[in-house]
Amino acid sequence: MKTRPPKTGTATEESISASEKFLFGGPLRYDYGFTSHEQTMLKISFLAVARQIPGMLRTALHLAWRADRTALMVVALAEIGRALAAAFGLLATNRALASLFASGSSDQLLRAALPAALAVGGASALSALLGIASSWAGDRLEPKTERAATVAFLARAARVELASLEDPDFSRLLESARFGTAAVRRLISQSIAVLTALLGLVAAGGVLLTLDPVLMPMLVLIAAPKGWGAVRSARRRYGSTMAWLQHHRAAAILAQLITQPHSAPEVRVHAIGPFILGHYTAMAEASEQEQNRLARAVVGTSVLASALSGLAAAATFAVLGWLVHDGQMALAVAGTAVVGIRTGAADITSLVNTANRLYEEALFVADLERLQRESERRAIPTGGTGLPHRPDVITLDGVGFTYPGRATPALTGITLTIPRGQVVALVGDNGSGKSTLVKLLCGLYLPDTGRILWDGTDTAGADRDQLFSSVSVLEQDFQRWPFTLRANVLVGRPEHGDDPALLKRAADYADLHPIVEAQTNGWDTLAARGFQGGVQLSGGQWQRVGMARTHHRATTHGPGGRPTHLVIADEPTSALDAQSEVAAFARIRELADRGLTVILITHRLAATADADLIYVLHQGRLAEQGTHEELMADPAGRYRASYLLQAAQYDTAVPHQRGTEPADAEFS
Ligand SMILES: Nc1ncnc2c1ncn2[C@@H]1O[C@H](COP(=O)(O)OP(=O)(O)OP(=O)(O)O)[C@@H](O)[C@H]1O
Repeated sequence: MKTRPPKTGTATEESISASEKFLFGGPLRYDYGFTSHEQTMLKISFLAVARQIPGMLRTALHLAWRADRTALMVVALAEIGRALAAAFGLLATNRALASLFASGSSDQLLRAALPAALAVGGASALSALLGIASSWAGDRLEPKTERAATVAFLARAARVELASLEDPDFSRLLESARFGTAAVRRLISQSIAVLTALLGLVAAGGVLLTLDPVLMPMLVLIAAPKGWGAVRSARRRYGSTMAWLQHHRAAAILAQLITQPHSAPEVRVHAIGPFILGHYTAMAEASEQEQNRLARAVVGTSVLASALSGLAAAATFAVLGWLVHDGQMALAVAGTAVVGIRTGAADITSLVNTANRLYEEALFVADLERLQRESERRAIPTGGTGLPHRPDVITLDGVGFTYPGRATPALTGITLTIPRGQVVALVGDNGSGKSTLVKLLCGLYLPDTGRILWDGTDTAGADRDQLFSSVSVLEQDFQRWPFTLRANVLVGRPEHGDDPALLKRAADYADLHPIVEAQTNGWDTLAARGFQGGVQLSGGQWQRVGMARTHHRATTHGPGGRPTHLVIADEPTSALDAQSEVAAFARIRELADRGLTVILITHRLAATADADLIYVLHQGRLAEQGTHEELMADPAGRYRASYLLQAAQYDTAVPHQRGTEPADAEFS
């Protein structure tokens, strides 16, 4: 298994290893939002980065200002104070050196230099104290800024229309912006570092300028090679990481495949372990070679940068020596210049490094800001027309809907009525549009054509929060929250909190007590495998938890005393045993008897026989409607054909009725 290491820095087709090619057909390419930034740092010059520093600092300032103004002010004042202390320290150094290099006895010279020396010590002590204050305030600011950004991000994401979440461009942006919240925190720390270096540089440069204008170019001359070396090495490291990122991911996948339970049987029985291990080793060796190459290159750059900087320093000191010798510069000024040039050069190197990192973080923060703008544009509107609490009838009038990016509509021209207090069954083949129809009823999507009316009020312009509050949904693949059993039921109406009476009522309804009592921790059992003390419930047990949750919502009032009007049960019994299923359908009927309107989606037509009204969908259109008896009376009907087919599977007494079923009757 020979592997060829990539040449360097760039991810090209030739740079992949033989193992990657064989196992994955090339480098693994993830298509997440954040991958769009992976090459950006390599394509942009440092000057372009530098030009964006003011904008990046402005963003950081804005975020920090909103999170904690006091902490921000402390950081800003402390950093300005540190720069002033540094400048003052340099000037005091100059004064001390001037006193030392004057004529007189050592005693006199030392005494004369003492105040300035004390000032140097005072400046450096003040700088240290301000440094502590700045880092304390920075530590306070960073988590606050991250929290503020995360909360704003999550609040906006939770209000976005469902259709937007299914838009691939928006979900890529969402994925990328998720990294932006942590990047916000780093943006703050990098901004403080940039600010520190910038102010330090201004202080050192300012003092050098006042001492002698010729010192400024000298500072630049010494710092430039170091800065160049820092940028070059950072970019090399970055390029190498990016070029090898897919390789690392591939190796991580291999390591995971060897250890995860799912692949364990084949790994053992088919002896795939040594095969994967061989490829893993080959890929790890290739990666090591790259790391060695990178280390050599970085050392090479550092040596060159240090040599050039050393030469520049030697030249600078020679010039300083000549100026002193020629009487054009006082010895004390030359001494201060050496100190100032050294601190200034360190500030330039640090500025270059931190500016690079700041830019990287800013890319993700920019995504976060873009997401915020997009989320606002795509948000579910607040407010709107009021909806009646319990409408006598919900009417769908020519409703059509096409999912974003789909060529064919999921629903076309649906016109039907849903009277209050009835069980209305929706039946039809897989993909005929039943779940889409209930999503429109809940207000998760808005119809592209036609209207949905609650006693004449169009839900398109209605207050969507009122609509949501009036609906209780038990979806086919309802959410199995990784919470306790108690929370899994009460989350049906979170605003009612932890009410034991309501919990008991919901559990009674769904016959959940035997399941809860069988758990060691009862209601406090964590329904999530993989967590300590967490349990895995069976599909049927979960379905009862879901029914209890739905009942809790259906029988409690929402904000403003709004009652639940519509209960939607989408395949609510698919995982229940026969006995539980019969009981569950009886309980669903009970809800309608209490005045709630129930929409029941099921493929089990024995259950729909009991519904007050049945709508049959076919390829997104309403194909048949009526009561069970009416539909069974149509000899060519789809419903009748499917019902008889299902009945025949259970009851041999029902003969197969040749020629009465349509050829493509599928929803059995
Ligand atoms: N989120 C989605 N994005 C794009 N297309 C979708 C989406 N959900 C459903 N569809 C498509 O819309 C059509 C109707 O699907 P829907 O889920 O409403 O059918 P259904 O009658 O509920 O099916 P089933 O009985 O299998 O649950 C199908 O062609 C399906 O592929």
